[in-house]
Amino acid sequence: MSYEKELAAAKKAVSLAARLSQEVQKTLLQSEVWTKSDRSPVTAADYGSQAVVSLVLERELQPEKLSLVAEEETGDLRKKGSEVFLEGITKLVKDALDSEDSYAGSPLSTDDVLNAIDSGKSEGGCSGCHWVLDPIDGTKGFVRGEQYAVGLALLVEGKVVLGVMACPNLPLASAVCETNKSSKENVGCLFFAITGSGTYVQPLKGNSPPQKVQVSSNENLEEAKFIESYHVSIPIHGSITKKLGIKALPVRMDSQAKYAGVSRGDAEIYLRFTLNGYRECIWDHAPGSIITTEAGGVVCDAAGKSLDFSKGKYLSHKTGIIVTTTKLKPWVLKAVRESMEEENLHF
Ligand SMILES: Nc1ncnc2c1ncn2[C@@H]1O[C@H](COP(=O)(O)O)[C@@H](OP(=O)(O)O)[C@H]1O
Ligand SMILES: [Mg+2]
Ligand SMILES: [Mg+2]
Ligand SMILES: [Mg+2]
Repeated sequence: MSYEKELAAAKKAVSLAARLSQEVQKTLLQSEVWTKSDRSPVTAADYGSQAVVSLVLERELQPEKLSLVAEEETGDLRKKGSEVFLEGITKLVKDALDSEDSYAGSPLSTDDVLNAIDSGKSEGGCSGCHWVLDPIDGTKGFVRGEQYAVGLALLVEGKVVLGVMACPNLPLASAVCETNKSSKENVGCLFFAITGSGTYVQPLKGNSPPQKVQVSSNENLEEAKFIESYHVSIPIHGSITKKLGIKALPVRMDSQAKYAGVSRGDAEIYLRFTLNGYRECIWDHAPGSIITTEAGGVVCDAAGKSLDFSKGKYLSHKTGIIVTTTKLKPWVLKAVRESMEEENLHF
């Protein structure tokens, strides 16, 4: 199957959602950052992006019935006192859709927006087709004005077959050599991958054609670069990178832009061990993982096994996630095994 129709719909949805998120980030105030019941942040961009992607996929792929597994829910938006916030989100969604000629002028109510967000309640699983969406991945980075991503993937029979990811603040050149404060002119990437067809990137703005990307061919670990999450320091990462002989300091970055960075050779290794039993959600990995693997990379757990996206909303692996190149995988797995033994951690 070619998935060309699905790819076109996904690119349109993610690009419009990215446009909405950029509008919000320009003027975001701390008072507009809400806190969810798990104490994580959420903004109008998270809700608005989910509504845009849901509406665009539905319109582009009809009459197919959409199954969408997405991060955000409408519980807090339906509470008394949320009316003004919801009106604001509805305006953002309407403006984003109006910017696309084929959608311009369609009416949109607050209920339409709530229903669009609620259509992301699917549980996924091992049979049929399911879209997987993180409307704003790296909300903490988004709030700081730094890296974030809009990530969308398609699961078919439990396997990721397509991924599209917008990284509006990611430099078009390397993410690791330039700082987060790099020129606003040279940022904004749209990555996409279809199973068996490679990974491509194009600028989010303008009409430049997509270019194929490939992971790094570097085998010299002393010169390798390593990326990790921004928000929490994980001690075992230091032990693993020391064993590998990596000299450079880690690059800390929010969101699945880290997967994109490995896919185009900005860095060779992204490690994601978590603290005490945190369960990873599929939307935090499905788009990024196909973008890296189709560029020649490897995504696996600490035992070297591929990630399993077929078990519902959560990944079922027990320990860390390793993202690297095929050439470096044996060395990284060896260092991971030794560090885990030293710290008395088990697969
Ligand atoms: N303490 C924490 N702070 C931020 N994100 C956390 C977190 N614990 C888990 N996460 C998850 O990790 C994702 C961010 O990953 P990263 O660290 O690579 O930026 C978040 O996605 P969202 O920002 O979409 O909620 C969230 O699902
Ligand atoms: Mg996320
Ligand atoms: Mg998110
Ligand atoms: Mg979140």
